[in-house]
Amino acid sequence: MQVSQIGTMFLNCLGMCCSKLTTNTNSSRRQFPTVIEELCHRFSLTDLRKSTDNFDENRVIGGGLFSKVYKGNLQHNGVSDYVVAIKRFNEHGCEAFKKEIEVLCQLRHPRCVYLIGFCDHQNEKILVYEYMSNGSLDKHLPGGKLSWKKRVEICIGVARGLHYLHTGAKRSIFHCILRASTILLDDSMEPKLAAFGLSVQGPRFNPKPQPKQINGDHIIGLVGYMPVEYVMDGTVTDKWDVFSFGLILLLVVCGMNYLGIVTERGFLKPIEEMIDPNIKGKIAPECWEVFVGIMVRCLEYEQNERPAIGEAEVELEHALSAWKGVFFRCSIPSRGALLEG
Ligand SMILES: Nc1ncnc2c1ncn2[C@@H]1O[C@H](COP(=O)(O)OP(=O)(O)OP(=O)(O)O)[C@@H](O)[C@H]1O
Repeated sequence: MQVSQIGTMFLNCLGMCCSKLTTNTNSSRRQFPTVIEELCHRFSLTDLRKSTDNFDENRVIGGGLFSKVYKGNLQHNGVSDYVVAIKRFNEHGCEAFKKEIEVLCQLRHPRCVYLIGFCDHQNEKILVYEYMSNGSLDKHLPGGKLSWKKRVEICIGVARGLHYLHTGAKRSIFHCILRASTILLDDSMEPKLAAFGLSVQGPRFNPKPQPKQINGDHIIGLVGYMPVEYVMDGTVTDKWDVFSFGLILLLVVCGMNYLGIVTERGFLKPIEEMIDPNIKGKIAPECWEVFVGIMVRCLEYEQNERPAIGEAEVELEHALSAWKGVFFRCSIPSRGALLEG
C-alpha cells in the first residue's frame, strides 16, 4: 500500500473523528487498526499530560493561531526520559491538526521535522514531534550571532527541504507558511521545516505543478509573506514558497525577524543600508553577488519569473562554494536592481 493511500485513510479516519466532535477513538481503531500506528505512534492523553506537568505554562516554548507548543519529557518503554515538542491544538485547530498529520506522515526527509506521534482524544488534538533544541530561526537572526557562512548553510538546508516538498513526494506539497518562525534548528543548527497545518497538496507529481485555486479563508495573519498572485486570485503554486524563501534570504541578510523592511513597492531602504552590521564587510564578493542575485529573483513580482526552488538551492550551493574563508568587502548591487519587481 502506498504511503499516500495510508495518509488518505488516516485523514478519513480523523475527518470522522473531528466532524463528530465527540470522538469515538475505539471505532476508528477498529476500522483502521494498525497502519496508522505503524506510521505514527498513538499517545494517551494521560501520558502527554504527565510529560508536560499537565500542560504547565512554564513548559510553553511557542505557539501560533491554532496551538501552543510545550516541551515534554516522555518515558519510552519505561526506560529513558526523552525530550519532545508537544503541540496542543485549540478549538480552531482541528483542520490544521488533520492537515499536519496527513502531510507529515508521508514525509521522511532530514530537512522536515519528524512527527513521532499524536493523540486524538475527544476534543484534545495533540501532535508530538522531535524536539529541536535551538528553537526557531527568528530567535537567532537579530544579535549577529550567526556567521555569514552559517546563514548560507541554513538557507541551503531550507531550500533542500522545500525542493523535497515540491518534487520529492508523490504529490507536490506547497508549504505556504514558510517564515523564520516555522524553520526550526536542531542541536547542530541544521534547519528543518515545521508547521504544515496550512500546507496545500498539489496534483500528483508533475515537473510543472499546476496552479491550484484555494479559498484563503483559513490563511490569516500572513499577509507579508504572500505573493501577489495569491492575494489577487487565490492561485497557489510552488512559487508561493519560492517568494517566501526570498523573504527569508532577505531577513538573513538583514539579521531581522520581521518584515518591516519591505513594502508592496519594494524595500524601505537600499539593501546596503539594511545589511546586518555584524556581517557587513565579512562576505566574499563572489558569494554575495550570487546570494543577492537569487534572492532578487525569488522576490520577482511575476511568479513565472521566479526560479524553481531546485535552482535556488543550486545557486546557493554555488554561493557557498565561492566562500573562501577570506573576509572581503561586500560588493553591493545597485538599488534599482533590487527594487525591480
Ligand atoms: N519540534 C519543535 N521543537 C522545538 N520548538 C518547537 C517545535 N515545534 C514548534 N516549536 C516552537 O513553537 C513555535 C510555534 O510552532 P509552529 O511554528 O509549529 O506553530 P505555528 O504554525 O506558528 O502555529 P499555528 O499552527 O498554531 O499557527 C515555533 O516557532 C518554535 O519556537
